[in-house]
Amino acid sequence: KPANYPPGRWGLPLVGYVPLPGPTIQDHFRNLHKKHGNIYLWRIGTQVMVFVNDFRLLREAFNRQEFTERPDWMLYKTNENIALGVVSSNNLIWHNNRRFSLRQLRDLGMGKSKLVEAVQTRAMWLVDRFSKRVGNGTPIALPIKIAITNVIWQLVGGKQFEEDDPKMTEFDAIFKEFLDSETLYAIQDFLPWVRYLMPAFLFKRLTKEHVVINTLDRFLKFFYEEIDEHRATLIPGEPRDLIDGYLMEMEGKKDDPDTTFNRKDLAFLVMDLFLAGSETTSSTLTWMLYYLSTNPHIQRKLQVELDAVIPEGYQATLEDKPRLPYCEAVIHETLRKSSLVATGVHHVASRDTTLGGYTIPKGAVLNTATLTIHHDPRYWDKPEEFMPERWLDQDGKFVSKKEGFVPFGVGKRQCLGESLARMELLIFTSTLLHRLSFAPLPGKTLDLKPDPSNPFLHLPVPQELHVTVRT
Ligand code: HEM
Repeated sequence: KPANYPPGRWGLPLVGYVPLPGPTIQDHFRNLHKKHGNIYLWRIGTQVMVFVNDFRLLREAFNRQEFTERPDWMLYKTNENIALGVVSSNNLIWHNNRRFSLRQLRDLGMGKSKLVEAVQTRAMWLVDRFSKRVGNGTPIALPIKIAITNVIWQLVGGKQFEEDDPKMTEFDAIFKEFLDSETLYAIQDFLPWVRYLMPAFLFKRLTKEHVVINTLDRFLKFFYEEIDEHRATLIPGEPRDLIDGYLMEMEGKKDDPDTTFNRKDLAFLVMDLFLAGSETTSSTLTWMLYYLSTNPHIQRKLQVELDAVIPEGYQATLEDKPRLPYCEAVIHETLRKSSLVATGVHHVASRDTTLGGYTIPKGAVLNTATLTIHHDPRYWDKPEEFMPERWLDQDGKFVSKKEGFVPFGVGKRQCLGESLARMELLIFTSTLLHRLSFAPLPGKTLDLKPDPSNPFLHLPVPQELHVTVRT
């Protein structure tokens, strides 16, 4: 390992450091953090992965231009020459799409907008859906996912789908296939030399290229249909949703030779919003119901607050937020404890530079050690405990703690859907807990460990809860 690189695991040329079977990836992260502190590296295949475990160092890095880009990986480009959309793109495409999407979210999600209404409607739909199975075990994760996916449909396409609509079922199936096929696809980024050991067709089969391309095509077809339908019915100057907004932007810039706005990029942007905005928000809500089920006293305290603030038959809106400090505390504690995006989203060093006194070579990939930071006793008292009280001051007022809290990332690439996610979490949490109570099934213990199949996303294991209607 070259001198002055961060400490850590360098391993062998081409393969990097391959861990022995046994400990989980989380055990590895914990041990590396213990041994090396704020910053360490782990070479995986040919990629130098740097993990940042310190809040200030992370904030400093991700506010710097040279750590703003995503890696030039096939995983991000998915068979395009250049990454489109917003999650994976860089430079002008990223800049334009990020600015455009933030503006859309602001304009479409304010006050008594259709988006807020859609969230309220979907929250009531969930109450109804969960109430029907009272007394039996109620599966939690899937209905939440359907509700949240519909919120994104409202944002991008101005519509919502019923649960049994074949389009919704197909969409969900493509979504799952796409996510499942990505791990093997990443071989070409981490072990690129493997392609020289076998015929091209075998390599493509190994990396599941055909599956990725096929699911991507089906996904894009879905969005192209939507885009073309919008195009045919668009009334200039009266955007109904994000797709309309983009089409207007595209039309306005059509004579600009440098424009980045085009139909294909829009399809990728829409796909990004679904990929980034549905699993994240729905899994956070699922985690919350698990935590509240295993902590009935916290659930009760939340319900006492909701009963005092929200009149019967009403739903909370963003204006009620200052009067719901405990609800806010439960949401923040869920975001901390679950640490859903456990190692963040990759940022690449676009030039040789330094961080925390170490050399960071061009091409090294920085990872946010969200899980480690969220459980670091430097920032959190009794980090293993689910303790909403840590977010309240002596007068019971909500205190927004920034140091050591990174569920949405930090810096120039910070989650652009954060305001939407926060609005959804407030309305869904308050509506659900105002009307329903949740508990583990009688005689059963909830599994609060993340699904082991994906070490980088802390997803809740789908389980049933016992739901009762509050009277
Ligand atoms: C609880 C819910 C959510 C969590 C925990 C979450 C978390 C994150 C994180 C950790 C990142 C990476 C930041 C980085 O690169 O350092 C991110 C990026 C992003 N998120 Fe979210 N997110 C959530 C909800 C949403 C929603 C609702 C949307 C939109 C509908 C969304 C859209 C995005 C996009 C587009 C990016 C990429 C931003 C960029 O590259 O500039 N997210 N999110």
